[in-house]
Amino acid sequence: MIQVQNLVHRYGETAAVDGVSLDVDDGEFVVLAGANGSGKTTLVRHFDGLLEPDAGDVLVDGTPVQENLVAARTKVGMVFQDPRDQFVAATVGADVAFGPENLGLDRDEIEARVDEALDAVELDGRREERIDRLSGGEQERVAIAGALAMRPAHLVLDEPFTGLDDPARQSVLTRLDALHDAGTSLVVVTHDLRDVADLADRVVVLSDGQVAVDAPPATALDHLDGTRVRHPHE
Ligand SMILES: Nc1ncnc2c1ncn2[C@@H]1O[C@H](COP(=O)(O)OP(=O)(O)OP(=O)(O)O)[C@@H](O)[C@H]1O
Repeated sequence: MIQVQNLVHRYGETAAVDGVSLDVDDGEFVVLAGANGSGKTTLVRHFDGLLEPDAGDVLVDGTPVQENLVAARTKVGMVFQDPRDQFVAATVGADVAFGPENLGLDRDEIEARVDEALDAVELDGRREERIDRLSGGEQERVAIAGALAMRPAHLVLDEPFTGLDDPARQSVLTRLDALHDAGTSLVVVTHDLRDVADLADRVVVLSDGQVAVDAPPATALDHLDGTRVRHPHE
């Protein structure tokens, strides 16, 4: 479980996250929406201690993130906004293996994790391919596989649909739905609620660094006025 307790993050005088409290239960699928600049990226970067709170706390499975960064980063997989910034190797298999290699696992275990992760995003059999020759949607799936190879309990994806055409978007959505079914908790950051809201258990909307809406999708979508988030069906 990820617990955010009265979190405040300031850049200079501006509070980008301004007193957010939020729980993500094990196995839950939460969509985190909000206009540009509402604080979404800043908030999720606290989940694995990439930023330090000015006030408040984030706990992962009961432990404050800042007390044990390694534990938080092992439990919370993060797929950043532009997957191309995240790749460390030229080929699919080498990139997905990088995280498990850093854990110091033996070769068989690494191989098993790479197979499992590529299978989960339906890129099995494509280990040897060069990442820079893949489509945007395939690259996003490689980035997801890289996070999955760490076997995280929680997976956070920041704007995973940016730059994807409809088929690629659908393919990523299908993979996320399958991960959710398999019990991984998911936090998907997006300002575009099309399709994804229907898959989620909850939609949380940030506005000026504060939680404006936190409700199941059907209810949340009726409360978007004033949040500058577009209703997906309008
Ligand atoms: N490194 C930084 N230094 C100063 N201000 C920042 C920094 N990063 C973000 N901000 C500011 O904090 C606020 C929240 O930004 P953040 O990126 O968290 O929002 P967001 O909801 O993820 O936006 P977007 O949808 O555009 O990615 C914005 O006003 C932004 O300009």
